[in-house]
Amino acid sequence: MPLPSTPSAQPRLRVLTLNAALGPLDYAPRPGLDAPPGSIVRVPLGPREINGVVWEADRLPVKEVDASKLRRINAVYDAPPLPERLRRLAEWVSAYYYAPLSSVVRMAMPIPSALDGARTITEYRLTGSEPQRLTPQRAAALDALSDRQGVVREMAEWANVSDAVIRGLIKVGAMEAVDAPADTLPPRPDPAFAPAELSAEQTAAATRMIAAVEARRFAPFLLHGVTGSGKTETYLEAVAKAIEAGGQALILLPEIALTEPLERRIEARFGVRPVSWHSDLRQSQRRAAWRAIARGDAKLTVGARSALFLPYPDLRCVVVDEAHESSFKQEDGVLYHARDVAVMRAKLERFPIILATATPPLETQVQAERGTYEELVLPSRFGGAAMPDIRTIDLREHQPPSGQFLAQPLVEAIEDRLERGEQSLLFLNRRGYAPLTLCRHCGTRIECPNCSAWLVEHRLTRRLMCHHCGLTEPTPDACPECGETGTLVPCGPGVERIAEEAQQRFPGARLMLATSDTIGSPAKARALVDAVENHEIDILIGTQLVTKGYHFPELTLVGVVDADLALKGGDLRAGERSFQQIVQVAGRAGRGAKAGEVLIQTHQPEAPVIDALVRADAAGFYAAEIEARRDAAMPPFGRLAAIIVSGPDEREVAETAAYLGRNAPRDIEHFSVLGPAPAPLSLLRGRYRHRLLAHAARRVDLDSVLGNWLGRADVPPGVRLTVDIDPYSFV
Ligand SMILES: Nc1ncnc2c1ncn2[C@@H]1O[C@H](COP(=O)(O)OP(=O)(O)OP(=O)(O)O)[C@@H](O)[C@H]1O
Ligand SMILES: [Zn+2]
Repeated sequence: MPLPSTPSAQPRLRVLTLNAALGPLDYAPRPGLDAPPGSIVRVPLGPREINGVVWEADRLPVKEVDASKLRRINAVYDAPPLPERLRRLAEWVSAYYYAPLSSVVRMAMPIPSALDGARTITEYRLTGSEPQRLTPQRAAALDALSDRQGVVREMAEWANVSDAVIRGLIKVGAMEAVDAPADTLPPRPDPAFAPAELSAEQTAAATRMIAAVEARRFAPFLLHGVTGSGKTETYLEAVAKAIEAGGQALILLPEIALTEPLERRIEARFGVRPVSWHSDLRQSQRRAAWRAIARGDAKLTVGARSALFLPYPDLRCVVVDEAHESSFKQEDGVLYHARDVAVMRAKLERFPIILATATPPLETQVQAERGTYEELVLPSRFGGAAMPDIRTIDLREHQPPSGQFLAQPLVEAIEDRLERGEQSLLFLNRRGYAPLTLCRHCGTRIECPNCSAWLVEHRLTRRLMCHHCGLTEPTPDACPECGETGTLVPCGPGVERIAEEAQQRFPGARLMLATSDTIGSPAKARALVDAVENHEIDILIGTQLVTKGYHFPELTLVGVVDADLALKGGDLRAGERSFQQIVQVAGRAGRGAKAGEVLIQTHQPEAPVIDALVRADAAGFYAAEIEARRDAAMPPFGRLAAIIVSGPDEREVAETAAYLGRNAPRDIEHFSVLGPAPAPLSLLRGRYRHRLLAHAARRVDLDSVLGNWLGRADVPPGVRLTVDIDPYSFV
């Protein structure tokens, strides 16, 4: 609610500083320096200088300082102003997710060095003269770098030698410096390079999306195609149209490991790779990517959720691929959901948004059924491949021997594949070797000192690791409690343990482990894809990382090692999540000419989720889940907001939580608060945690209710309040 601002004679600029504690401040313009709203500026603050963004004064109320006291802005950066519609999006995100506007705006400009404007970078290339002393390393470098140019670090990486080798080559004159512009233009994708010949089903879906791109209207689509139906080829036609029209397109992926397979397909379709945006980029690459995006030169960007907030001036189409993935929900900093923000960005900037998935998020399915989103269905696999056959293995009947986890029918099915020269995939969503290490002598379970969680044994690195705070320590020989040696035993399986068992049971088989520990970068994902495609691998063992996106035609068997794991979560989405996860991993089987088979190990074959999977009854499963959510007024039929109170002092945290509970609004219709209670993860990174959960009908103005309640709360300095709107995590 903008306050009436008193008209003042002196012109002033309202600047949103990028520091949540400071908020907006007023400055005087600098004569001759044009700084319209959106401009990224440097302003003085005391003896320091900070960055900020010029904002519309009437949208950011402050207590006005007398004009005579205003200091001047120092400079305007040589970067395009943040577009108006992006500023409106940032305001929406800030209000909806109850987050400081400056924190949201920071996500649009995450690399300060990119603001510095066009600069040149000193790069190096070969001169052609051979050094007198030619060590094997130098020879290798000369060989590898014949047609390359780059900074020292990059050259060293390409040649696989140390920086010192490159510097040596420069010193002896085998390499020379060249000034390269820092703003290299990304190669332009060619929409006519190699269009796919779409099936009739694909054509029908693509036609709808293309029309919306052409009309430049807001149009939310649910592209709902079974695994292997060719959703990618289909949405790429809408992307092609956006590029052809001169605009920009963005494809969001849930994780970095998926960028590689997609970028390859983009290269096949458009002749060049897209601009990528993810955490594995070097600073200089991010800088170049940001500038290319902000100038509108990056026509096609593929990125992780953080790519959504970048200042594209001319978006014409956004795709959220694997739209059901919960990793689109950001769990630290600004707690937003990239899928929902993408829809809002599409609405504000008027372009079509495509949510592509084989297993729609329930919220999206409901929107489709209401007709708010247009559902485009691809009901069968591309090229006539059949859907895999799904069966359960009842672990109560087929119990694996103690210390082992693969039941006999699964073992036989794998042997069968090995004989036929086909590939198998074993899926277990648990990194490491064992989730718990127990002392046989004194019964101690090794826990994280900072979190209420067990340490997970990682045998590859011989360390114990906390999956919550990242703490790692060498696996001890002796029990840390009683000091006995040789008494620590691993309990339960992680993927590393499954790999060990598979190696023992199938001695000749070639195995590969795929988890975020082993496939953390696009380069490693590339190696994985190559190894599987070239059939250098017989059995792939992985976490959720391998459940989606990949297309391996020779893979005909999928074994789900423990289907009960996901069901245990017990939260709102446990059923939905296990259904999605198993459909996705099952979808890796039999995508080529050979039929696929899926074996699910479970203790509860009668559980509704498992039953629906076996009967391939997605419609029935969704209908039942939607009904249950409607009955309980749970999202999307009602809204939730989690309030997490945390701090290093347990008593202070508990008292603050109790105080918030006592002061919770009681007289608002269709609004109620559960808790407080200690969080399931009651200690995280050394901070104690209590939770409250607010539940509201959709029509309640949650933003202002929370503002009145929490905004006025008296919170001790050591205690932090985190508000998680539409939460996905309940720990
Ligand atoms: N029109 C087409 N022409 C040629 N090949 C196609 C076409 N459509 C799809 N394909 C191929 O069919 C295979 C399956 O398609 P794709 O991987 O896009 O399916 P998907 O729907 O994204 O599956 P998933 O949800 O399981 O990732 C891929 O190898 C893809 O290249
Ligand atoms: Zn920890």
